[in-house]
Amino acid sequence: MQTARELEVLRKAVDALRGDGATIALVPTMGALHEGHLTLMREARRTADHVVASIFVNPRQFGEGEDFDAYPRQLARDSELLEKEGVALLWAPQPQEVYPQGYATNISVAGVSEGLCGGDRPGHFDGVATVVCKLFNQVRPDIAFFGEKDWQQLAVIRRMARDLDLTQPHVDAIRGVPIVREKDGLAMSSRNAYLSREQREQAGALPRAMRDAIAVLSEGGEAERPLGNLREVLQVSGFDSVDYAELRDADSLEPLEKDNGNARLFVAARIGGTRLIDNMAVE
Ligand SMILES: Nc1ncnc2c1ncn2[C@@H]1O[C@H](COP(=O)(O)OP(=O)(O)OP(=O)(O)O)[C@@H](O)[C@H]1O
Ligand SMILES: CC(C)(CO)[C@@H](O)C(=O)[O-]
Ligand code: BAL
Repeated sequence: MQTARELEVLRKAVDALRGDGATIALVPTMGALHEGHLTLMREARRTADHVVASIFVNPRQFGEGEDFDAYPRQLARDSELLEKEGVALLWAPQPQEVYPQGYATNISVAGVSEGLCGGDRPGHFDGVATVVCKLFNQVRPDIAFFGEKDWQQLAVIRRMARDLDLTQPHVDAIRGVPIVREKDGLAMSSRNAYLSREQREQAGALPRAMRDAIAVLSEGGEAERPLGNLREVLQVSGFDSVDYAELRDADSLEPLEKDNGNARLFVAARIGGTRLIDNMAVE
């Protein structure tokens, strides 16, 4: 596996992979790789001739007081994992390769960026959209893979890709991959590493409480009571606060008062200083 840290090196390496028309899949990450990320790499390998993975802890998507400095960085270990997965090229840009001196452009996707994580983390999805647009322009992939753990992020990227013609029309180029979970149901996340042993045990209450709420929601009643119960369960299970617990349409992300046949439950909750997110279909 080749590693590129400068844009010039990346461009040459991508051209060499592309050759006479091989297809390229991009898997953007912020590193500290776990089985969730590796599942994205495997899906990408199954779909395209070559996989380019990126690792970049993007400062523009972290708000003031968030964990940009603390975010785990382990490039050597991540490189080994990617190599084992058959990734052809790792794009691990120096910050100035993404945001050179005088950088001044921001991409903002209206609608789907609003509410949920966009409400709690102002500017977060502008930072995500901006860096993902840059990564697309740098790598020029045919197809890209993102996890459904960050469902709203996936919706933002799909909207942006359509609006800015980042991918070929009529191609399902932005692929979502189902959430990979730990044995107790907790969604894998690089931020799970912040949890103490006790907090990690308590965190298992999040997917359990969501499943319980979904069992009630799928009967078609109003969401208010099951969502209220979910908040209470999380609080007695050791969570410090619930940022949101909402029922939304899975595609438009419009808020719902009850299941509409395409509903998804979205939760963000804090345990200690760690913010965990999850989402599940109401089926
Ligand atoms: N458990 C998971 N299942 C499926 N995809 C995942 C999972 N965790 C992360 N991903 C996906 O991997 C990609 C890179 O995510 P990222 O590097 O931010 O990791 P993360 O574990 O989500 O970290 P964070 O703690 O920042 O949320 C994103 O598309 C994300 O949705
Ligand atoms: C898509 C992404 C790599 C952009 O920095 C990030 O938001 C992530 O890891 O989900
Ligand atoms: N996986 C989403 C990236 C973030 O929380 O900043």
